[in-house]
Amino acid sequence: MIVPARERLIVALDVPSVAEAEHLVETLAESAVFYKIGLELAIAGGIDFAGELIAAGYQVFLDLKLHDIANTVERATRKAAELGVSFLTVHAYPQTMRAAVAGRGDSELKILGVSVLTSWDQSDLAAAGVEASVAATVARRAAQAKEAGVDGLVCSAEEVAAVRAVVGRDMALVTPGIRPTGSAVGDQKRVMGPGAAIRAGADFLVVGRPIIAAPDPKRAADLIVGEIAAAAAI
Ligand SMILES: O=C(O)c1cc(=O)[nH]c(=O)n1[C@@H]1O[C@H](COP(=O)(O)O)[C@@H](O)[C@H]1O
Repeated sequence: MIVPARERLIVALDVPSVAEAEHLVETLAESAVFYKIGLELAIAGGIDFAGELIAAGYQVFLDLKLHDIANTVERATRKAAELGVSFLTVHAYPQTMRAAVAGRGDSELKILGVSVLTSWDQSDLAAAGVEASVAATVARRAAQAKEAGVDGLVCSAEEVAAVRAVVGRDMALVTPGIRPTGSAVGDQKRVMGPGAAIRAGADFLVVGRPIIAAPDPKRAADLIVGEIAAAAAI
């Protein structure tokens, strides 16, 4: 299935209020059709806003990165499925992923396992007690994600090709840490440009600050979609 370039860009609504999120969605107009609601906006009324976006015809990725006892994850996932969002994130630990898959049931919701955060490098993993390399940890979690039956994985574009080899074509690979030429890296540590990420095999790109903080967010989004389209056509 060929997905149009615009539908492969997920804009992270990392803003402090629903009013600012509404303004951003209005500003981007037809340039973006898929939005991510993360922790900041969710706490500020973003769960209800997800319903408004869905009613207006947008796709919504609810990025709550769930990780809790299995019963809690399963029940929370069931509630997320009722909202009609397209994607929900959980941390890619086997018990957590299995619980989310049970909660999703046969609904349309797709569960994404977050492998190793793109703001982490080897030293962050080591500080958390993981001695394996970033690549080995992502590969291990990819295999566990496939085993648990989740629908996709969040990883950096650097690992996409290796993850694809582990999970095959059917799982969606979603890559944050996208930095078009010239945009600030900020706290991200494993980054790639939009075109390169698509060529590496990413299905969806998650982009926040390079769009939100741009002087002209709509133009920034259009340039990224243009890069996706050019890379996908190769
Ligand atoms: O799950 C995510 O979306 C996520 C996982 C990850 O490993 N790294 C990561 O940056 N994200 C999210 O992707 C977005 C990236 O934002 P920018 O760095 O501003 O483009 C943020 O909303 C993060 O919460």
